[in-house]
Amino acid sequence: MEQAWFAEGHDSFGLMKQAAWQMAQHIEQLYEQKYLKARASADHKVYRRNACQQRASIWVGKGNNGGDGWLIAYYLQQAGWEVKVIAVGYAAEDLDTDYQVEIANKVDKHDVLSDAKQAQQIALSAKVNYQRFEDSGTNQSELKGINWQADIYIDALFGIGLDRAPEGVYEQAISAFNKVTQSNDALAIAVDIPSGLVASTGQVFERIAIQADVTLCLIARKFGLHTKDGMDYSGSVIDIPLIPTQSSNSAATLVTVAHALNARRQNSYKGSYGHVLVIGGNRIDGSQGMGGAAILSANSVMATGAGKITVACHDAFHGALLTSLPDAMTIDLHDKEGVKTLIKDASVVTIGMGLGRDKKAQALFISYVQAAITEKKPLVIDADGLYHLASLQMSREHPHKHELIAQLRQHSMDHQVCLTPHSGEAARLLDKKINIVEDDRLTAIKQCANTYGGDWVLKGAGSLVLEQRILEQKGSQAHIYVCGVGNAGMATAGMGDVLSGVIAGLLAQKDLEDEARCLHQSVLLHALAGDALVNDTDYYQHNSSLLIGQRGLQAQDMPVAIRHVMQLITNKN
Ligand SMILES: NC(=O)C1=CN([C@@H]2O[C@H](COP(=O)(O)OP(=O)(O)OC[C@H]3O[C@@H](n4cnc5c(N)ncnc54)[C@H](OP(=O)(O)O)[C@@H]3O)[C@@H](O)[C@H]2O)[C@H](O)CC1
Ligand SMILES: [K+]
Repeated sequence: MEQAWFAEGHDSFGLMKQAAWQMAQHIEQLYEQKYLKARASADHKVYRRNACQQRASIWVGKGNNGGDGWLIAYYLQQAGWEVKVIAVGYAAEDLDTDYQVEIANKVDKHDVLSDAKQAQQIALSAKVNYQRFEDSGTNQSELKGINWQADIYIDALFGIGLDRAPEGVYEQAISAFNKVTQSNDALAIAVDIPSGLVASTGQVFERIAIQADVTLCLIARKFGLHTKDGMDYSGSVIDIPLIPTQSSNSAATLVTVAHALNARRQNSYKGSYGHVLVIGGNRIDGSQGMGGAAILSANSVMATGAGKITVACHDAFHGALLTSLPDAMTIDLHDKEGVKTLIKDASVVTIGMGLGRDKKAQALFISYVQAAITEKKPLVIDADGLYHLASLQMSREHPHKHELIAQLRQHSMDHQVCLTPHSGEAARLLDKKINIVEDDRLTAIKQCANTYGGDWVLKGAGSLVLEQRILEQKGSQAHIYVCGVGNAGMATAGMGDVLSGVIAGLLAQKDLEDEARCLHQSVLLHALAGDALVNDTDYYQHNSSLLIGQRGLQAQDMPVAIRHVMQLITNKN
């Protein structure tokens, strides 16, 4: 987007100045929020002393992210701040003003100094204080200059140009920055993205990255702020758009707001809201079984408002299921003909939660999925269903390999097929190591869709959703969403089963608009329900009986929160 802007004839150094000036304004506001208001009420004298002594320590690298940093230092100094630039990776001569002027004069008339160099020169000409951060070996406590205590620490070491693990002096600088901000309880603000975090993937090389309280994100949200480690390092994100941007250029769309649900028609009955068939909850001979997976899934199907549900699970669990969900009808998972008849009647089939992984379970999976395809039903495939799909894909000799996967692909062209792996399951589906998937989740979800067809969720922090849009002309177009809500309390057993239930439950309700039944809406609703259980904000209009907190949140707590969020987003008419 930046390059397109420059190609239209806009000045790149002008943009850098604009970026830095706007960031300086935000920094002043953030300072006020953190220090002045709190101290003004606690101690008037402290308030006054600090109000005239704002101090910022700005850590700059040698690229344009560092250029932003030099200019921020310049603008804050202009505004009366005491500033110190910590220059990382700079040789002494890089900072020698006379020497730099000499070089600048030698530069060919047609050549221009880089933006970062110009920024540095502006700051040095304004006599901004600076200090080189030198390689100290392993003893960071001896580093000079960084002990200068500031109210705000700014990370302008690396932005989107980071392409390898920070080593040596850079690694030391990041670790020293984190230490000094944490021990001073000072505000850590990252320019564009916390240094060490990869903008396109959210990966942290070698576990070292700036731990920011706030990230001032320039031009467009970086994908890496929202998936993998991104949320753990970036703190709250403030957008500084700078230039008009086109979302059609984005790798993904960040979603945080659910599509409104229409109210139900008075003149309706249970058949108006669909019949979901849940197939799972098996008990393999000699094992304790996995009835809970199907039970949790079934409960959330009904919490989203589906009209009817049948659960095909092992008979051993029928009693437990009916105790928790008397609304359900049941059938034995192994009653092949009975289940196939029900597939005909169902509006959506969801399969895999606790289905089991042995050969018998695989045979059930193949036969039920094929029946659903023959009957042209929307399908949700989760957990052990994904396991079988991966086994078929990997197996060289299985007679159903090409058949089932090809049929599924074909089916997904005209009917909704939703597949919902976490990283481990995606790794197996792609026959890759889990860290390969984790390190580039965006690529992984695209590869899943290319291999198997259908719509996908790649679960985890910042769940990704890929939806295939069937186009008027031949073919389809994939669109990717990043779920910007949800919390770590949801990292517990059974949450995935709940999600598969939400997906099936919404798909079944044909009275809802397509936008309210699509996969990213289900993922969002599930995450918002998780947040409603831990978040005490106005948005959720509590009902404090709903609050649980992250630690101890269980999948079985979700249905009540799902209903609460559905109420919040339903149009009243
Ligand atoms: N007008 C503008 O130019 C604007 C720029 N903005 C800001 O610019 C950054 C992106 O700047 P860029 O220079 O492309 O990249 P970085 O500053 O992030 O990184 C600079 C170089 O650092 C090297 N590098 C990468 N990884 C490492 C590492 N682990 N250790 C050491 N060095 C590393 C790499 O160069 P090499 O030649 O050494 O490979 C990088 O190129 C953007 O994020 C904004 O903050 C604003 O958008 C305003 C307009
Ligand atoms: K940065």
